[in-house]
Amino acid sequence: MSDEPVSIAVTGAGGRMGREVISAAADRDAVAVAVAVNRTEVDPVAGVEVDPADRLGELLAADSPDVLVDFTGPESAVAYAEACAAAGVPMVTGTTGFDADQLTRLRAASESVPVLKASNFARGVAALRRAVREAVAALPGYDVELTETHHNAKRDAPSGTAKSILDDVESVREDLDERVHGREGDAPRDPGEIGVHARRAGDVTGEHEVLVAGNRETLELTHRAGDRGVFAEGALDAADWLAGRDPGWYAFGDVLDAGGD
Ligand SMILES: NC(=O)C1=CN([C@@H]2O[C@H](COP(=O)(O)OP(=O)(O)OC[C@H]3O[C@@H](n4cnc5c(N)ncnc54)[C@H](OP(=O)(O)O)[C@@H]3O)[C@@H](O)[C@H]2O)C=CC1
Ligand SMILES: O=C(O)C1=N[C@H](C(=O)O)C[C@H](O)C1
Repeated sequence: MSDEPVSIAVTGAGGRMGREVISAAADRDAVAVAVAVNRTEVDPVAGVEVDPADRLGELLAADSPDVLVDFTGPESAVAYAEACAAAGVPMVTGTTGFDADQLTRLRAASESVPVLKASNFARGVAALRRAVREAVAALPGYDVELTETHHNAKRDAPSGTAKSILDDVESVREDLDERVHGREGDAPRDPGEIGVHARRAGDVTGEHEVLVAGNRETLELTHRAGDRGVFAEGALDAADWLAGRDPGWYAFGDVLDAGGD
């Protein structure tokens, strides 16, 4: 193992998460920010100069960072993944809201370089997902409803984490296969429904609650992120783990299973 810090490129450096990643990297001796780009012009972030995003390919070729860390938007994340594939740079992305075509393009990039995608880099969410799978499997016939709450500037709904949890629920309860997004009017509940509720308000960092109810009892499993540093720390752990790996498609669970090293 080399003692050299892992050098990272940060896309969306002027965004909420990009800023958080750069700040978290500044607190780690083992990580150095080699490249930072943003689509629109921004002032330096935590002392790091931010270049225009259209220079990314050129900067990756010149600086050869060990890993790129991306929190942007789906279309840009795919373009950045293709730039990583061309430059041979591994990519960690926390971006959410990809459609099927964008996911196919992201996976195509992982044939050339390692790509690690996670809808949520909080360790508590990984634990929540395990608990949800166990609880839902243990309570056949119970109703399941999911509520997520985020700040009022979030674009995609439901959240990427909510979609991951819905996949988890469906993987252990085949009878629950109809995602119902909110209800209105005469809307009696079908047994196969999973109700999905997306709330947007104020500056809420991110909350996910799964309600499991039946047989005169209710179980609520909730995760609340206290601040975005939680996500940034997880993304840096993932970047550290991903550097030097073989091309392929990786998840945050791979990092956690390995003990985060
Ligand atoms: N996996 C996880 O743990 C987490 C994931 N997220 C996800 O990360 C993403 C970013 O979130 P957040 O930081 O709050 O968002 P912001 O809107 O604060 O920042 C997004 C950044 O990406 C840039 N960007 C957005 N769209 C494009 C585009 N089409 N092309 C180029 N650049 C673009 C923006 O640049 P500009 O300012 O120039 O527009 C901005 O710098 C979202 O998908 C969110 O869901 C967020 C938190 C945790
Ligand atoms: O946009 C956000 O803020 C967040 N997005 C991720 C998601 O869509 O699940 C993760 C986290 O909840 C914050």
